[in-house]
Amino acid sequence: MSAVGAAQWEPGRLAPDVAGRRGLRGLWVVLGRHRLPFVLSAVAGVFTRGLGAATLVLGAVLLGTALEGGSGREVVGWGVAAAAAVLLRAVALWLEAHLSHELAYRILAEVRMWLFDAFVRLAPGRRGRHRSGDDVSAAMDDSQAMEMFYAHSLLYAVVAAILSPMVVIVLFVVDPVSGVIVLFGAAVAGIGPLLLRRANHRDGHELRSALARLNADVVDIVDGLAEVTALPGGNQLVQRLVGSGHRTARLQARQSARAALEQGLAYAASAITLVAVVGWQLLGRDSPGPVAVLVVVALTLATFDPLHTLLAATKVWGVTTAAADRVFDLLEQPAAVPDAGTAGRGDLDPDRGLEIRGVRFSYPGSATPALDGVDLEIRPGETVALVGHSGAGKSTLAHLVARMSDPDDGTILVGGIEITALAQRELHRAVVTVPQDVLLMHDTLAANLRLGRPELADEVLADIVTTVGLDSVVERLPSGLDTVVGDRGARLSGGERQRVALARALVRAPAVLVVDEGTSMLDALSEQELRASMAEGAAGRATLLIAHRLSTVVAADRVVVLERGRVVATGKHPELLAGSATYRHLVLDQWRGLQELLPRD
Ligand SMILES: Nc1ncnc2c1ncn2[C@@H]1O[C@H](COP(=O)(O)OP(=O)(O)OP(=O)(O)O)[C@@H](O)[C@H]1O
Repeated sequence: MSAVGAAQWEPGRLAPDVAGRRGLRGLWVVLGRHRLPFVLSAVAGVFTRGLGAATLVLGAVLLGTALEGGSGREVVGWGVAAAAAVLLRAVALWLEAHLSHELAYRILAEVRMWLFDAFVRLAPGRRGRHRSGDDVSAAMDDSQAMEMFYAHSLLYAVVAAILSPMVVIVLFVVDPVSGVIVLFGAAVAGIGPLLLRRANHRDGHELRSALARLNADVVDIVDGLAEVTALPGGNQLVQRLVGSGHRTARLQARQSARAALEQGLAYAASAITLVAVVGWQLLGRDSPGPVAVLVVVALTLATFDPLHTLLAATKVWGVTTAAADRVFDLLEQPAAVPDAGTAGRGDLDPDRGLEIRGVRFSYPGSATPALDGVDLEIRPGETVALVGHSGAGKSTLAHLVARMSDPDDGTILVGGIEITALAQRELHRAVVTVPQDVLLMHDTLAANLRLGRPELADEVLADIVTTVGLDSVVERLPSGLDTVVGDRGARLSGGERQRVALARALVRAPAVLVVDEGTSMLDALSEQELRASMAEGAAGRATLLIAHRLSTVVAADRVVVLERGRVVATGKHPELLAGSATYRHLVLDQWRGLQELLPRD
């Protein structure tokens, strides 16, 4: 297996230090420990272009010798030498392409791992601040654009920097005047990219941003395809996509026009140089023979060949560096919650569940706190239902317990250990959230259930499947647990997906289970099923249930009422009905909602 395929993801250990380094400097840092393979591919590249130049010169000598009436032996000799150069060049070209692409794809695989690592590290606190399409763009398009740099641009730059001066030196030896003409022509050819380098840089950055926005718009639309198609014709989302597409096309056209100008200038410079060199050979020099003329022409072409290849690669230099900068920006972003803890699962006290002490939290830019001094304790085996009006802070508390953000004030302990003292990996084992919208992979049901614990024994998995009432679903599926559930679990109903979410959480046997019952779960599990599943699932662990239905609330061991970020009442359902006005309102609101569904008479 190649090294590209064998790479292993080691969270947090891979990314190079690109602090403050952007553009070419950052790309150079990434090359890091791959410098030897790069040098090897550059050597192969010099041989490829060098043998190309040799082929041209040998061809010129062959033709010149034939024109000068050289002997058959001489002509055949030069012919054999030219053919050998062609063959050797083919081998060198293969080697160069193989080495440079192997290197580029290896770096690409690494960059993607660093990015995925960054996504994982940055996931907490990232909600609502980034568009997923932008991340997709960084992981796929931006990193892919970097491949161009390592497989082509950098290599061509190095080869041109080594080979073109070497050929010019040979030309100086053969005919100094032609050497001067070619040197001048090469300098003129390089003026275009030099003068337009700021435009190249600006176009590249604008184009990459536009492409990322287009990508994000496409992801938005594909994600919400069902809603988009149901919207009246010409809806704004599609309109926005069309707008992004046009803007991108305009920028691409501008970039192509600039690149065409650079290349046009370079080709004009090389053509004029060639004419000047030939003119000098025929008119200025004292009757040089055909061999001398053709060799000088061949050397002139050989000087410009690597330069043209380099120009073709550097015309997208701006886009490449812009793409790399977007990747580096992501790699450099600090995590919202630092992963500095060292405590593990073994340090947790099994007799202590979840303890929330004096927690305050405000969202950035928000004037009022979402949580304003919350105290709450849930013992192992206990289920606490958190209720409150919309915006009371229930989901925020769940986010803090899962350490998606850190509180501004106060502490949260799991098993007697502050969650900031737990290593993130351990925390994710100890606290598991059942989200409202579960992410299902296009894989078998069993693989989806085992996501957090691939090694889980079949019998334990079967027990959990029964606990959450998925057994009847498994029986109905054509291949049982081995049935592929489709894209995002398309083969399952919303309710079945919710059960998978609950089962997946139980598979991980967490110390703290946070269930966001949400509105999507309302119809997902029937009342008794939910109660039974929750009761079995809650055994031995602290369960925080963000409750929306009365039945779950009634079944909970304790109900905590949240209002404007504060706990305003705690107790069992009957006590709260008698003692908490907020709770009574919540119950009455739900009751009125139900009443409206009944016939009036
Ligand atoms: N990402 C965010 N950025 C800024 N403010 C937010 C964010 N998420 C929530 N809020 C605000 O924080 C407060 C608490 O919101 P939260 O989502 O915790 O309420 P909730 O009780 O879960 O509501 P619901 O029952 O409607 O889900 C609200 O005022 C809300 O507008």
